[in-house]
Amino acid sequence: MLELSGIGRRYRVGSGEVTALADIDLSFPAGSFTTLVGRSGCGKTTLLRILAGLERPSEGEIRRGDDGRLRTAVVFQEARLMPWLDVAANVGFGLRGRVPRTVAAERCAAAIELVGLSAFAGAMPAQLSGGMAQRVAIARALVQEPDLLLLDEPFAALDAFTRRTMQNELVAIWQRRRPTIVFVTHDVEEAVLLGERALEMQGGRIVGSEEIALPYPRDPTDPDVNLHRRTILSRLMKTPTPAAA
Ligand SMILES: Nc1ncnc2c1ncn2[C@@H]1O[C@H](COP(=O)(O)OP(=O)(O)OP(=O)(O)O)[C@@H](O)[C@H]1O
Repeated sequence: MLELSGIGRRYRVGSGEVTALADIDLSFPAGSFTTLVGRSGCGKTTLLRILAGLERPSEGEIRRGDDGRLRTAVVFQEARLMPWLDVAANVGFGLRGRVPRTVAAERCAAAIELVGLSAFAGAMPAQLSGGMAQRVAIARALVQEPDLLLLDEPFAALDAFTRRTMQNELVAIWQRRRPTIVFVTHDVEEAVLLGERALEMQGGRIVGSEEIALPYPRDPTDPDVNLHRRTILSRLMKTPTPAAA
């Protein structure tokens, strides 16, 4: 449903050039959950932005769905809520003028319920904790009923307890709605807990792919989780960083 072939992305920086991505060939089957893991600066966000259609590659081709259209929603590290609107209005903002008001209200209520915030639909962003704000951001993405849900380190700023809860909630939402998910993280454990497949990135390239066929919800203390974590980590630590062009 989503295919990349020969994707590269270069940026002009001063008089030189930075290669953010090179030789990316990937396919993401409909309904799959893929994590993208690698250290800071390896190109994860650039790849996600290309998948989202927010950025054009310097070379290569991207196929987004059979008709070239794929309903896509993105969740960033910060919730980016509008402080002057309450939770329900933030969630429904993108539907304004696109669907009838009653349909929008129903979809908003369902998305807010899915992230467990029904009691806070009338709350203002300043009244929410970081985890709650991030739940609103996820509801705002889900209300679009996306075929493709892209998440860029959405839980990185949360404490460990909230992060675990949110990870489990995301998996439960995925199992109910089955969007195709691509989830960026620099945390190898998180990549293993969430993904059916973890793609390892380094220096703008995919340097490994780990299939993780463990049942959900996954337990970080499960020895099989640890085994996958160690396999990915050892590959990422061993692979020399390809030189940027
Ligand atoms: N707009 C830009 N202009 C110039 N260089 C850029 C731009 N965007 C990204 N880069 C460069 O491309 C490389 C990959 O950046 P990217 O943000 O994709 O990495 P990342 O893996 O998401 O990092 P992090 O985990 O820190 O967010 C980096 O060397 C970065 O400096």
